[in-house]
Amino acid sequence: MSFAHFNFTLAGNPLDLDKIRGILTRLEDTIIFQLIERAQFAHNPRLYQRGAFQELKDLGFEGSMLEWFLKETEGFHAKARRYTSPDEYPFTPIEQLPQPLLKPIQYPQVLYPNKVNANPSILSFYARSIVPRITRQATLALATLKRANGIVGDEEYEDDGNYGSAGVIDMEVLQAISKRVHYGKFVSESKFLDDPAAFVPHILKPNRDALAALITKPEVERRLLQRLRKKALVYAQDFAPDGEPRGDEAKIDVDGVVELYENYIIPLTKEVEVDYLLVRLNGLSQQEIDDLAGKKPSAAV
Ligand SMILES: C=C(O[C@@H]1C=C(C(=O)O)C=C[C@H]1O)C(=O)O
Repeated sequence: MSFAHFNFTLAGNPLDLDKIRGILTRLEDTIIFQLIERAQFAHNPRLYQRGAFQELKDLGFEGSMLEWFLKETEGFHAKARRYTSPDEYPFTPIEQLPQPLLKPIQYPQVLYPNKVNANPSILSFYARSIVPRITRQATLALATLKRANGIVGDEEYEDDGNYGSAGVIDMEVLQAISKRVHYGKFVSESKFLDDPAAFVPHILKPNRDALAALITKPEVERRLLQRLRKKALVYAQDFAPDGEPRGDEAKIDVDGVVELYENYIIPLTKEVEVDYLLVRLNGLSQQEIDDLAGKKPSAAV
């Protein structure tokens, strides 16, 4: 097995919690910048409505335009051997994707075998709640422009026809959010191995609340939301040709970015952490479980 293929950011100890948190922090930048890109286009709700395009129905495809984008794109990426690593999950059901052209890479098994996949929830909240919120400025500007050209009523709003550009950016945002949420598994494995005895009783007698309390770090979340707001304010600035900030309207709804994390990404990440823990003992012998239950924690994290 060649480590050359493994994610360098996790080289060394892939369960080092500080390193994993560093990856989550870096993904904040990707998500904010992609949301800034998406905010340039109107809501374009037809992108997310199943059955909205006769052309797709004529192809026998019943999903939304975005789901079609995902299926076609993820299908090509799957041939290029994507979705064989433990940190990337397609939105298209894996059984609908082609086999890799290249033989799969044998990644080191860092995570315990699991089928935890939050992508259906991510796709749903993104289309229903995030896109309308972050495209609001562009949607209102479009309506004003359409009214000035005599287009009034429902035709004024929401659709600038840029389905391709908006859909490609949507896929980038979705992939980044999916990676971020599913990194919760690495976080969970790290916390579990650090103090298995604390977790085992609440896995053997499933207790989601107790497991959630064990993995929740309020101070980490507080600092994250504080950092996120500052990042979004800086990244959303417009700059004059000489590089001076213009100080005019932000390119993104900063509150919307913070609420995306507070109301969706963080809660979903913690659900993934708990779902992962609930299957963490599956298939282990009684002796293995007893050893874990009796194992004392290493130095405090
Ligand atoms: C990801 C972690 O686990 C939980 C989830 C967090 C998040 O989604 O940002 C932050 C802290 C914890 O409540 C962590 O401990 O870093």
